[in-house]
Amino acid sequence: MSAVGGGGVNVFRCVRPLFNRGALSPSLPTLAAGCNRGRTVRTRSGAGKLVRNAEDKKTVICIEGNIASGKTTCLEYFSKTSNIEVFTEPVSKWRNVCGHNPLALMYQDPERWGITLQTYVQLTMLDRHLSSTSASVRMMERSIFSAKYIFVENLFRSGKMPAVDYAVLSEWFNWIITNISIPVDLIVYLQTSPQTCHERLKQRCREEEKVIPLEYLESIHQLYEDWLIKKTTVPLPAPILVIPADHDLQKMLHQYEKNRDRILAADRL
Ligand SMILES: Nc1ncnc2c1ncn2[C@@H]1O[C@H](COP(=O)(O)OP(=O)(O)O)[C@@H](O)[C@H]1O
Ligand SMILES: O=c1ccn([C@H]2C[C@H](O)[C@@H](COP(=O)(O)O)O2)c(=O)[nH]1
Repeated sequence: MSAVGGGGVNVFRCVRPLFNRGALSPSLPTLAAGCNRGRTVRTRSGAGKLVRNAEDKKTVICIEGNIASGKTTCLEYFSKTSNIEVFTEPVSKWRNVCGHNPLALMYQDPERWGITLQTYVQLTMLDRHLSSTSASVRMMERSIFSAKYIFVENLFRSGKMPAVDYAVLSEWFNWIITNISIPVDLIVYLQTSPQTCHERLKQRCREEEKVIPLEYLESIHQLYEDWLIKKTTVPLPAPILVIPADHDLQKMLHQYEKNRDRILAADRL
């Protein structure tokens, strides 16, 4: 599918036949992707995951945070470092898939279009995780994990995603993380107040997001805090580095510089 390509040729090493399980099992573990670097994770059936030969050895850092918390700005800063390749969220694809704008549709009518957007987000984020890079460090904006644990969860919990849509997306997600190796070495959490994000969101002025109220950012914030700080929801796919991110731009750039070594040593954590 050309819309999600662009990351180079994906060469898999298949450590077991891909489709040998038969019907999708509802008993698949909710989160099998623990810190799985350097070894082949075994599924319940005793077979391994699909792994990418060289790519699985790269250091992977995911920058997480609320909408307009400053993730893209952070990535931009690190993009100037040699040996780091940054992968921004594929928002342009979410705004234009064959002339359709699922991001706008979701904000207009989440009950109808939430599943459409999140299915496409899941596909494009998986594509991001699997894309090739010649750099030794891959720095990504968000992850397939936050798409599910934050955005899908938020739609469902707020009553804006029907249970059947949530069930289908969850089965897709569980299949992916059970069968495909998605290594992450470090999650950098840009921790902001929802108010700060609301201000920055208004300043950024993305057309689709003009309808976002403060309460929406508060819900996303709560889910991030429960996942990454309180650790009360689902297991973490990697260690966490928290960077307070309410500060002005200059101070944030200073914070990134101060944390550079800790971030780039992610594979040794
Ligand atoms: N530390 C900061 N202080 C003030 N404005 C910021 C800061 N960091 C980013 N911005 C601005 O806030 C908006 C959102 O930032 P962005 O990096 O796009 O966030 P995200 O990628 O998390 O959605 C942009 O207009 C950006 O220029
Ligand atoms: O799984 C997802 C991921 C993101 N979104 C929305 C939230 C924002 O409106 C845009 C991009 O987010 P940024 O934080 O500005 O990068 O996409 C979503 O609905 N579902």
